[in-house]
Amino acid sequence: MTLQPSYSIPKLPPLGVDFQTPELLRALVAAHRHLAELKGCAASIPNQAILINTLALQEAKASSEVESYVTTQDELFQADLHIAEWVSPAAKEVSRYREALRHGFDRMREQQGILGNGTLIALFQLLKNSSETFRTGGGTVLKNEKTGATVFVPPQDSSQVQAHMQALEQFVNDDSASDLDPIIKMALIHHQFESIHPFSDGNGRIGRILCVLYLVRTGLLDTPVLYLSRYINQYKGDYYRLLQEVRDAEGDPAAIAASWQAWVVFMLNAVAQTARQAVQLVGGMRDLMVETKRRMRTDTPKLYSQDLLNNLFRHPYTRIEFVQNDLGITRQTAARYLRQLAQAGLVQEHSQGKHLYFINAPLVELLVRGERG
Ligand SMILES: Nc1ncnc2c1ncn2[C@@H]1O[C@H](COP(=O)(O)OP(=O)(O)OP(=O)(O)O)[C@@H](O)[C@H]1O
Repeated sequence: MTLQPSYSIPKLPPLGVDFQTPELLRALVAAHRHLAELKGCAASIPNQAILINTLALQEAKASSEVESYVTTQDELFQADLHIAEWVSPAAKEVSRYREALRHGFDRMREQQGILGNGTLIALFQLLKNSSETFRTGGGTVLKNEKTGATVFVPPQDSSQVQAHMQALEQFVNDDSASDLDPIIKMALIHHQFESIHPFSDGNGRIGRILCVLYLVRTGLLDTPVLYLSRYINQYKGDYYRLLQEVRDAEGDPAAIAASWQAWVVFMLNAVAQTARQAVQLVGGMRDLMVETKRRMRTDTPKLYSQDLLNNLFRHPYTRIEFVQNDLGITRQTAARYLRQLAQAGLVQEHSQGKHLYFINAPLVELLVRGERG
Protein backbone atom coordinates (compact mmCIF):
# COMPACT_ATOMS: atom_id res chain seq x y z
CA MET A 1 0.00 0.00 0.00
CA THR A 2 1.38 3.45 -0.92
CA LEU A 3 1.56 5.85 2.00
CA GLN A 4 -0.19 9.18 1.60
CA PRO A 5 1.98 12.22 2.58
CA SER A 6 0.31 13.99 5.50
CA TYR A 7 1.36 17.54 4.59
CA SER A 8 1.70 19.50 1.35
CA ILE A 9 5.18 21.01 1.28
CA PRO A 10 4.51 24.76 0.86
CA LYS A 11 6.30 27.20 -1.37
CA LEU A 12 8.74 29.35 0.67
CA PRO A 13 8.26 31.84 2.18
CA PRO A 14 4.81 30.80 3.44
CA LEU A 15 2.15 33.25 2.31
CA GLY A 16 0.09 35.38 4.67
CA VAL A 17 2.42 35.06 7.67
CA ASP A 18 3.50 38.23 9.46
CA PHE A 19 7.15 37.76 10.40
CA GLN A 20 7.31 41.17 12.07
CA THR A 21 5.36 40.61 15.26
CA PRO A 22 6.85 42.38 18.30
CA GLU A 23 7.89 39.06 19.87
CA LEU A 24 9.57 37.93 16.68
CA LEU A 25 11.38 41.22 16.16
CA ARG A 26 12.64 41.19 19.75
CA ALA A 27 13.99 37.67 19.30
CA LEU A 28 15.49 38.62 15.94
CA VAL A 29 17.38 41.60 17.37
CA ALA A 30 18.83 39.44 20.15
CA ALA A 31 19.85 36.72 17.69
CA HIS A 32 21.63 39.27 15.49
CA ARG A 33 23.36 40.93 18.41
CA HIS A 34 24.80 37.68 19.76
CA LEU A 35 25.73 36.36 16.31
CA ALA A 36 27.59 39.58 15.48
CA GLU A 37 29.45 39.35 18.76
CA LEU A 38 30.35 35.73 18.01
CA LYS A 39 31.57 36.60 14.53
CA GLY A 40 33.88 39.28 15.96
CA CYS A 41 35.08 37.09 18.79
CA ALA A 42 35.81 34.14 16.45
CA ALA A 43 37.87 36.43 14.21
CA SER A 44 40.19 37.13 17.16
CA ILE A 45 41.37 33.50 17.17
CA PRO A 46 44.54 33.46 15.06
CA ASN A 47 43.87 30.24 13.19
CA GLN A 48 40.31 29.32 12.22
CA ALA A 49 41.24 25.62 12.05
CA ILE A 50 41.44 25.79 15.85
CA LEU A 51 37.77 26.70 16.07
CA ILE A 52 36.65 24.20 13.49
CA ASN A 53 38.55 21.41 15.21
CA THR A 54 37.40 22.12 18.71
CA LEU A 55 34.00 23.83 18.54
CA ALA A 56 32.75 21.82 15.59
CA LEU A 57 33.62 18.73 17.58
CA GLN A 58 31.50 20.03 20.45
CA GLU A 59 28.63 20.73 18.07
CA ALA A 60 29.08 17.27 16.55
CA LYS A 61 28.94 15.75 20.02
CA ALA A 62 25.69 17.53 20.92
CA SER A 63 24.12 16.88 17.52
CA SER A 64 24.93 13.21 17.66
CA GLU A 65 23.40 13.01 21.13
CA VAL A 66 20.03 13.99 19.64
CA GLU A 67 20.41 10.69 17.80
CA SER A 68 21.62 8.94 20.99
CA TYR A 69 25.29 8.64 20.10
CA VAL A 70 26.63 9.57 23.52
CA THR A 71 30.36 10.00 24.02
CA THR A 72 32.58 11.54 26.66
CA GLN A 73 34.92 14.40 25.91
CA ASP A 74 37.84 12.14 26.77
CA GLU A 75 36.70 9.53 24.24
CA LEU A 76 36.33 12.21 21.59
CA PHE A 77 39.70 13.79 22.14
CA GLN A 78 41.28 10.35 22.24
CA ALA A 79 39.57 9.52 18.95
CA ASP A 80 41.10 12.68 17.57
CA LEU A 81 44.57 11.28 18.20
CA HIS A 82 43.84 8.95 15.27
CA ILE A 83 44.89 5.84 17.12
CA ALA A 84 42.55 3.32 15.51
CA GLU A 85 42.00 1.06 18.52
CA TRP A 86 40.90 3.97 20.70
CA VAL A 87 37.99 5.07 18.52
CA SER A 88 34.62 3.90 19.86
CA PRO A 89 31.68 3.53 17.42
CA ALA A 90 29.96 6.58 18.92
CA ALA A 91 33.15 8.67 18.69
CA LYS A 92 33.49 7.59 15.08
CA GLU A 93 29.93 8.78 14.35
CA VAL A 94 30.71 12.13 16.01
CA SER A 95 33.96 12.48 14.05
CA ARG A 96 32.09 11.80 10.84
CA TYR A 97 29.63 14.57 11.69
CA ARG A 98 32.49 17.02 12.12
CA GLU A 99 34.06 15.87 8.86
CA ALA A 100 30.72 16.44 7.13
CA LEU A 101 30.43 19.93 8.62
CA ARG A 102 33.98 20.77 7.60
CA HIS A 103 33.49 19.36 4.13
CA GLY A 104 30.29 21.36 3.65
CA PHE A 105 32.08 24.54 4.72
CA ASP A 106 35.03 23.92 2.35
CA ARG A 107 32.81 22.98 -0.54
CA MET A 108 30.61 26.03 -0.10
CA ARG A 109 33.70 28.24 -0.16
CA GLU A 110 35.00 26.51 -3.29
CA GLN A 111 31.63 27.10 -4.94
CA GLN A 112 31.57 30.84 -4.15
CA GLY A 113 29.01 30.49 -1.39
CA ILE A 114 26.61 28.16 -3.19
CA LEU A 115 25.04 25.69 -0.80
CA GLY A 116 23.70 23.19 -3.28
CA ASN A 117 21.96 19.84 -3.08
CA GLY A 118 25.18 18.18 -4.29
CA THR A 119 26.81 19.42 -1.08
CA LEU A 120 23.96 18.11 1.08
CA ILE A 121 24.23 14.72 -0.60
CA ALA A 122 28.01 14.73 -0.04
CA LEU A 123 27.40 15.52 3.65
CA PHE A 124 24.96 12.66 3.95
CA GLN A 125 27.39 10.27 2.28
CA LEU A 126 30.18 11.30 4.64
CA LEU A 127 27.97 11.13 7.70
CA LYS A 128 26.47 7.76 6.90
CA ASN A 129 29.50 6.36 5.09
CA SER A 130 27.14 5.50 2.25
CA SER A 131 26.77 6.04 -1.49
CA GLU A 132 23.01 6.69 -1.29
CA THR A 133 21.52 9.96 -2.52
CA PHE A 134 17.99 11.34 -1.96
CA ARG A 135 15.38 8.74 -0.98
CA THR A 136 14.03 6.72 -3.87
CA GLY A 137 11.93 4.11 -2.09
CA GLY A 138 8.71 4.88 -0.17
CA GLY A 139 7.91 3.88 3.39
CA THR A 140 9.67 6.63 5.36
CA VAL A 141 7.53 8.00 8.23
CA LEU A 142 8.32 10.01 11.36
CA LYS A 143 7.24 8.48 14.62
CA ASN A 144 6.69 9.68 18.12
CA GLU A 145 9.73 8.34 19.98
CA LYS A 146 7.74 7.34 23.05
CA THR A 147 4.50 5.95 21.64
CA GLY A 148 5.78 4.78 18.26
CA ALA A 149 2.71 6.39 16.63
CA THR A 150 3.25 7.91 13.18
CA VAL A 151 3.22 11.71 13.48
CA PHE A 152 4.15 12.65 9.97
CA VAL A 153 4.39 11.12 6.50
CA PRO A 154 6.86 13.04 4.29
CA PRO A 155 6.70 12.96 0.47
CA GLN A 156 7.04 9.37 -0.67
CA ASP A 157 7.55 9.64 -4.39
CA SER A 158 11.18 10.15 -5.42
CA SER A 159 10.23 12.68 -8.13
CA GLN A 160 8.42 14.70 -5.43
CA VAL A 161 11.44 14.55 -3.11
CA GLN A 162 13.65 15.73 -6.00
CA ALA A 163 11.29 18.54 -7.01
CA HIS A 164 10.90 19.87 -3.44
CA MET A 165 14.65 19.72 -2.87
CA GLN A 166 15.27 21.64 -6.10
CA ALA A 167 12.86 24.34 -4.99
CA LEU A 168 14.54 24.46 -1.58
CA GLU A 169 17.99 24.72 -3.18
CA GLN A 170 16.73 27.69 -5.15
CA PHE A 171 15.38 29.37 -2.02
CA VAL A 172 18.65 28.76 -0.15
CA ASN A 173 20.82 30.23 -2.90
CA ASP A 174 18.72 32.98 -4.45
CA ASP A 175 18.93 35.89 -2.02
CA SER A 176 16.48 37.91 -4.10
CA ALA A 177 13.74 35.24 -3.78
CA SER A 178 12.58 36.83 -0.53
CA ASP A 179 13.63 39.88 1.45
CA LEU A 180 13.05 38.19 4.78
CA ASP A 181 15.87 38.36 7.30
CA PRO A 182 18.47 35.57 6.78
CA ILE A 183 17.99 34.10 10.27
CA ILE A 184 14.25 33.87 9.67
CA LYS A 185 15.01 32.24 6.33
CA MET A 186 17.30 29.79 8.11
CA ALA A 187 14.39 28.75 10.33
CA LEU A 188 12.11 28.28 7.31
CA ILE A 189 14.78 26.31 5.44
CA HIS A 190 15.36 23.97 8.37
CA HIS A 191 11.64 23.33 8.71
CA GLN A 192 11.21 22.68 5.02
CA PHE A 193 14.22 20.37 4.91
CA GLU A 194 12.89 18.30 7.83
CA SER A 195 9.46 18.13 6.20
CA ILE A 196 10.85 16.91 2.88
CA HIS A 197 13.05 14.49 4.85
CA PRO A 198 15.08 13.76 1.71
CA PHE A 199 17.39 11.10 3.12
CA SER A 200 16.77 7.66 4.53
CA ASP A 201 18.48 8.73 7.80
CA GLY A 202 20.52 11.60 9.24
CA ASN A 203 17.96 14.27 8.25
CA GLY A 204 18.09 15.87 11.68
CA ARG A 205 21.86 16.16 11.65
CA ILE A 206 22.16 17.32 8.03
CA GLY A 207 19.34 19.81 8.70
CA ARG A 208 21.27 21.25 11.63
CA ILE A 209 24.48 21.50 9.59
CA LEU A 210 22.43 23.24 6.90
CA CYS A 211 21.41 25.92 9.43
CA VAL A 212 24.99 26.72 10.45
CA LEU A 213 26.28 26.68 6.88
CA TYR A 214 23.44 28.97 5.85
CA LEU A 215 24.52 31.49 8.49
CA VAL A 216 28.01 31.36 6.96
CA ARG A 217 26.60 31.63 3.45
CA THR A 218 24.75 34.80 4.35
CA GLY A 219 27.83 36.29 6.02
CA LEU A 220 26.44 36.26 9.57
CA LEU A 221 29.32 34.00 10.58
CA ASP A 222 32.72 33.44 8.98
CA THR A 223 33.21 29.95 10.38
CA PRO A 224 30.60 27.34 11.27
CA VAL A 225 30.83 27.73 15.02
CA LEU A 226 27.44 27.52 16.65
CA TYR A 227 26.15 25.04 19.18
CA LEU A 228 22.62 24.93 17.77
CA SER A 229 22.23 21.25 18.56
CA ARG A 230 22.78 21.80 22.25
CA TYR A 231 19.68 23.99 22.41
CA ILE A 232 17.66 21.63 20.25
CA ASN A 233 18.68 18.76 22.51
CA GLN A 234 17.76 20.69 25.60
CA TYR A 235 14.33 21.62 24.22
CA LYS A 236 13.78 18.57 22.06
CA GLY A 237 10.10 18.22 23.06
CA ASP A 238 9.34 21.80 22.03
CA TYR A 239 11.42 21.40 18.88
CA TYR A 240 9.42 18.38 17.68
CA ARG A 241 6.11 19.89 18.77
CA LEU A 242 6.70 23.21 17.02
CA LEU A 243 7.91 21.52 13.83
CA GLN A 244 4.79 19.41 13.80
CA GLU A 245 2.35 22.21 14.68
CA VAL A 246 3.12 23.96 11.38
CA ARG A 247 2.23 20.77 9.52
CA ASP A 248 -0.91 20.15 11.56
CA ALA A 249 -2.08 23.72 10.91
CA GLU A 250 -2.55 23.03 7.20
CA GLY A 251 -5.88 24.39 5.96
CA ASP A 252 -6.33 26.90 8.82
CA PRO A 253 -4.74 30.28 7.87
CA ALA A 254 -4.71 31.66 11.43
CA ALA A 255 -3.13 28.49 12.81
CA ILE A 256 -0.63 28.45 9.94
CA ALA A 257 0.51 31.99 10.77
CA ALA A 258 0.68 31.36 14.53
CA SER A 259 2.57 28.08 14.17
CA TRP A 260 5.16 29.49 11.74
CA GLN A 261 5.68 32.48 14.04
CA ALA A 262 6.16 30.23 17.08
CA TRP A 263 8.58 28.02 15.12
CA VAL A 264 10.65 30.99 13.95
CA VAL A 265 10.79 32.47 17.47
CA PHE A 266 12.04 29.10 18.77
CA MET A 267 14.85 29.04 16.22
CA LEU A 268 15.75 32.70 16.83
CA ASN A 269 16.01 31.98 20.53
CA ALA A 270 18.15 28.94 19.71
CA VAL A 271 20.52 31.12 17.67
CA ALA A 272 20.68 33.84 20.34
CA GLN A 273 21.34 31.49 23.24
CA THR A 274 23.84 29.28 21.47
CA ALA A 275 25.69 32.27 20.03
CA ARG A 276 25.91 33.75 23.53
CA GLN A 277 27.36 30.50 24.87
CA ALA A 278 29.79 30.28 21.97
CA VAL A 279 30.98 33.85 22.64
CA GLN A 280 31.89 32.83 26.18
CA LEU A 281 33.70 29.75 24.98
CA VAL A 282 35.57 31.42 22.14
CA GLY A 283 36.41 34.36 24.42
CA GLY A 284 37.71 31.88 27.00
CA MET A 285 39.85 30.20 24.33
CA ARG A 286 41.24 33.51 23.19
CA ASP A 287 42.19 34.50 26.77
CA LEU A 288 43.72 31.09 27.36
CA MET A 289 45.78 31.39 24.18
CA VAL A 290 47.08 34.77 25.28
CA GLU A 291 47.98 33.39 28.71
CA THR A 292 49.63 30.26 27.28
CA LYS A 293 51.61 32.39 24.86
CA ARG A 294 52.82 34.57 27.72
CA ARG A 295 53.86 31.50 29.75
CA MET A 296 55.61 29.89 26.79
CA ARG A 297 57.55 33.09 26.16
CA THR A 298 58.72 33.34 29.74
CA ASP A 299 59.02 29.66 30.75
CA THR A 300 60.10 28.03 27.48
CA PRO A 301 61.37 30.96 25.37
CA LYS A 302 63.48 28.79 23.06
CA LEU A 303 60.44 26.75 22.06
CA TYR A 304 57.90 29.48 21.56
CA SER A 305 56.35 29.76 18.11
CA GLN A 306 52.85 30.66 17.00
CA ASP A 307 52.64 27.31 15.18
CA LEU A 308 53.37 25.39 18.35
CA LEU A 309 50.82 27.42 20.27
CA ASN A 310 48.24 26.82 17.53
CA ASN A 311 48.95 23.10 17.63
CA LEU A 312 48.18 22.92 21.35
CA PHE A 313 44.82 24.60 20.73
CA ARG A 314 43.91 22.74 17.57
CA HIS A 315 44.47 19.44 19.30
CA PRO A 316 43.39 19.53 22.95
CA TYR A 317 45.09 16.11 23.04
CA THR A 318 48.19 16.28 20.90
CA ARG A 319 50.96 13.87 19.98
CA ILE A 320 54.49 13.98 18.67
CA GLU A 321 53.42 13.30 15.06
CA PHE A 322 51.00 16.26 15.07
CA VAL A 323 53.69 18.68 16.25
CA GLN A 324 56.20 17.18 13.84
CA ASN A 325 53.82 17.72 10.89
CA ASP A 326 52.46 21.12 11.93
CA LEU A 327 55.91 22.60 12.56
CA GLY A 328 57.80 20.68 9.87
CA ILE A 329 60.42 19.46 12.35
CA THR A 330 61.94 16.06 13.09
CA ARG A 331 60.22 13.58 15.36
CA GLN A 332 63.06 13.92 17.84
CA THR A 333 62.71 17.69 18.05
CA ALA A 334 58.92 17.47 18.35
CA ALA A 335 59.29 14.95 21.20
CA ARG A 336 61.77 17.24 22.95
CA TYR A 337 59.44 20.24 22.59
CA LEU A 338 56.50 18.39 24.08
CA ARG A 339 58.55 17.01 26.96
CA GLN A 340 59.85 20.49 27.79
CA LEU A 341 56.32 21.91 27.65
CA ALA A 342 55.23 19.13 30.02
CA GLN A 343 58.11 19.92 32.40
CA ALA A 344 57.05 23.57 32.41
CA GLY A 345 53.48 22.45 33.24
CA LEU A 346 52.01 23.74 29.99
CA VAL A 347 50.74 20.30 28.93
CA GLN A 348 50.23 17.02 30.78
CA GLU A 349 52.06 13.96 29.53
CA HIS A 350 50.08 10.70 29.35
CA SER A 351 50.96 7.26 28.12
CA GLN A 352 48.71 4.33 27.41
CA GLY A 353 50.15 1.12 26.03
CA LYS A 354 52.78 2.11 23.53
CA HIS A 355 51.15 5.46 22.84
CA LEU A 356 52.17 8.80 24.25
CA TYR A 357 50.00 11.91 24.17
CA PHE A 358 49.90 15.38 25.73
CA ILE A 359 46.85 17.17 27.09
CA ASN A 360 46.23 20.90 27.10
CA ALA A 361 44.37 20.58 30.42
CA PRO A 362 43.07 24.17 30.81
CA LEU A 363 41.61 24.00 27.29
CA VAL A 364 39.92 20.67 27.97
CA GLU A 365 38.54 22.08 31.21
CA LEU A 366 37.19 25.10 29.35
CA LEU A 367 35.50 22.92 26.72
CA VAL A 368 33.96 20.64 29.33
CA ARG A 369 32.72 23.66 31.30
CA GLY A 370 31.35 25.11 28.06
CA GLU A 371 29.44 21.92 27.46
CA ARG A 372 27.74 22.22 30.83
CA GLY A 373 26.65 25.75 29.86
N1 LIG B 1 7.93 13.41 16.17
C1 LIG B 1 8.49 14.30 15.36
N2 LIG B 1 7.89 15.45 15.16
C2 LIG B 1 8.45 16.35 14.37
N3 LIG B 1 9.64 16.20 13.73
C3 LIG B 1 10.28 15.08 13.89
C4 LIG B 1 9.74 14.06 14.71
N4 LIG B 1 10.58 13.04 14.69
C5 LIG B 1 11.62 13.43 13.91
N5 LIG B 1 11.45 14.64 13.43
C6 LIG B 1 12.42 15.37 12.57
O1 LIG B 1 13.23 14.40 11.94
C7 LIG B 1 14.57 14.49 12.41
C8 LIG B 1 15.16 13.09 12.57
O2 LIG B 1 15.33 12.53 11.30
P1 LIG B 1 16.41 11.38 11.05
O3 LIG B 1 16.19 10.27 12.02
O4 LIG B 1 16.46 11.09 9.60
O5 LIG B 1 17.74 12.20 11.41
P2 LIG B 1 18.92 11.90 12.42
O6 LIG B 1 19.96 12.94 12.21
O7 LIG B 1 19.34 10.47 12.25
O8 LIG B 1 18.18 12.09 13.81
P3 LIG B 1 18.30 13.19 14.97
O9 LIG B 1 17.71 14.46 14.55
O10 LIG B 1 17.51 12.53 16.08
O11 LIG B 1 19.77 13.32 15.26
C9 LIG B 1 14.49 15.26 13.73
O12 LIG B 1 15.68 15.96 14.03
C10 LIG B 1 13.34 16.22 13.44
O13 LIG B 1 13.79 17.32 12.69
